[in-house]
Amino acid sequence: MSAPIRTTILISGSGSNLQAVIDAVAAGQLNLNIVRVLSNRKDAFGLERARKANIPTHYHNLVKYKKQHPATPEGIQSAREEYDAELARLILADQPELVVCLGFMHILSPPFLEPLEKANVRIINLHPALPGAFNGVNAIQRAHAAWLEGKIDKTGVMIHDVISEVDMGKPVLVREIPFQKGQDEDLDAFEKRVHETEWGTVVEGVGLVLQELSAQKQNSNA
Ligand SMILES: Nc1nc2c(c(=O)[nH]1)N[C@@H](CN(C=O)c1ccc(C(=O)N[C@@H](CCC(=O)O)C(=O)O)cc1)CN2
Ligand SMILES: NCC(=O)N[C@@H]1O[C@H](COP(=O)([O-])[O-])[C@@H](O)[C@H]1O
Repeated sequence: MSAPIRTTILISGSGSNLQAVIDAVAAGQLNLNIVRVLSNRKDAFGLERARKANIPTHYHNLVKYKKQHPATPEGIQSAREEYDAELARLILADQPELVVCLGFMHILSPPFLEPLEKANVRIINLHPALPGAFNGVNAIQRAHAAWLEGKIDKTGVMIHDVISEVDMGKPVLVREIPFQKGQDEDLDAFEKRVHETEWGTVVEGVGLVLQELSAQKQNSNA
């Protein structure tokens, strides 16, 4: 088996998808080494999950940067760009080959994306919607509302490459989730179904990317 792919995981919340990856690695299903879990929220339970798995963690706080700039659109933009540039430096210091966003609730700007592209680091994201359907936040809730209005009969989850345009990167893996005809599925029940789909999709999708990266490494060594 080739050397495990060095991987950094970005989170903001509970970390149930992070846990799915941690468990898959422990079960020998994913040939990766999580070098760090990084959160933009100090209270993210996913940080506790990482600590329990003896994975290095870091909390990167945007507020510190916002306080150094005026609360104007220009000041906020500058704060975000400085935050993103430092985030890139923090991540690159671990020399990852792959960055996986698992509920990372921060839009990444070119000061982050460009240094990682230059370092040939792949960035992927888990998003609880179909390509181009409900980009951004609250996608699960928005899909459920659209179903109640009779606008859609299915949604889904996907793993996709991260580009500057949010949730518009090339899909790596898409899993459709049909709404149950004639059923009155409330939001809580639907969210549970989506999350259960995510846990399997994230392991399968990351596995596909690991295969691509390993093949690229073999070709470059040939
Ligand atoms: N440039 C990109 N950045 C990110 C992507 C992406 O595809 N391109 N994916 C996201 C994850 N994501 C959806 O999957 C997402 C996360 C957060 C937001 C957003 O609007 N964030 C707000 C803050 C919202 C909050 O704090 O609750 C913001 O950053 O101002 C949209 C989409 C990871 N980043
Ligand atoms: N736009 C990004 C987005 O909405 N991501 C979503 O955040 C949740 C994280 O859950 P977790 O912290 O339990 O893994 C997941 O549902 C993921 O799809």
